[in-house]
Amino acid sequence: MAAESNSKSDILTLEKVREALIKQEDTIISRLIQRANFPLNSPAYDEGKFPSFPGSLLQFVVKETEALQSKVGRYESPEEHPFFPESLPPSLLPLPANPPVLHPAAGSININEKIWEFYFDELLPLFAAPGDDGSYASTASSDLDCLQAISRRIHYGYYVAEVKFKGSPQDYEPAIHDQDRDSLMKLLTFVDVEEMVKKRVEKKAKVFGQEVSLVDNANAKTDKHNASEKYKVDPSVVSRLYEEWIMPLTKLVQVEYLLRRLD
Ligand SMILES: C=C(O[C@@H]1C=C(C(=O)O)C=C[C@H]1O)C(=O)O
Repeated sequence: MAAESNSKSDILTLEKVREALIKQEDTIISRLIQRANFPLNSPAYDEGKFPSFPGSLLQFVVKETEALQSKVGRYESPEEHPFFPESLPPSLLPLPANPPVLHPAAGSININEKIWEFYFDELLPLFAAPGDDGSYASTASSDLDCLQAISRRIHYGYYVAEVKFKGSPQDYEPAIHDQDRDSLMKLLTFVDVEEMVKKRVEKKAKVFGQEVSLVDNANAKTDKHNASEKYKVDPSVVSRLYEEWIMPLTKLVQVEYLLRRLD
């Protein structure tokens, strides 16, 4: 899971980190497509709807899944954070022997609350159709898959920040000493890279999310009559996900990490 963060520490480069982020786009988009197979299924999110669970069915699935994954070491990777960190069981595996790549500050930066909020309050209604087909367990597992992929991508900002810092410490150190968030944000922002990311994820959403038909002109027909419904997840929603949430929050993680980088 954290292949990028162990034995490769000495060859961690911005190029490699960006490559990892590009691969994660595939995971995120595939999981959104998977979630879009189900309608909204709002009873999965209602607290008290099923008296056998203390909160909502979704919370139950997330907590129980995270407990199991914690036992098998998921949260030993710095970029993996639980959504319910309270009273998680410890890992049953031996700790990795590789030297850490990141400053220990990474361990204290978890912005999953923000991720949970935008995912359920803003993103989900943009790509899940209204309705209820009763498949709440699959829906909740699929939500967790999306949340984990998005969270990992955003917290991967630690590595981005680390390589940027190592690449030009003389630029970052004064801003870190002054605890100057705005300067750090300017230093680590690459507008042209962000534009490319938005375009690429939109294109991937078109490629991954097209209906595959054995009839050659099936897509051409839908093209004319139903352009916005031709893809499994609206590509403009994926681009918006990156523009409004994923990239700003990745940069927030980078700033938070850099602020503590010299502690
Ligand atoms: C991740 C990077 O840092 C910033 C954040 C980006 C992102 O989240 O995709 C893209 C460009 C930068 O503004 C990067 O430079 O690659």
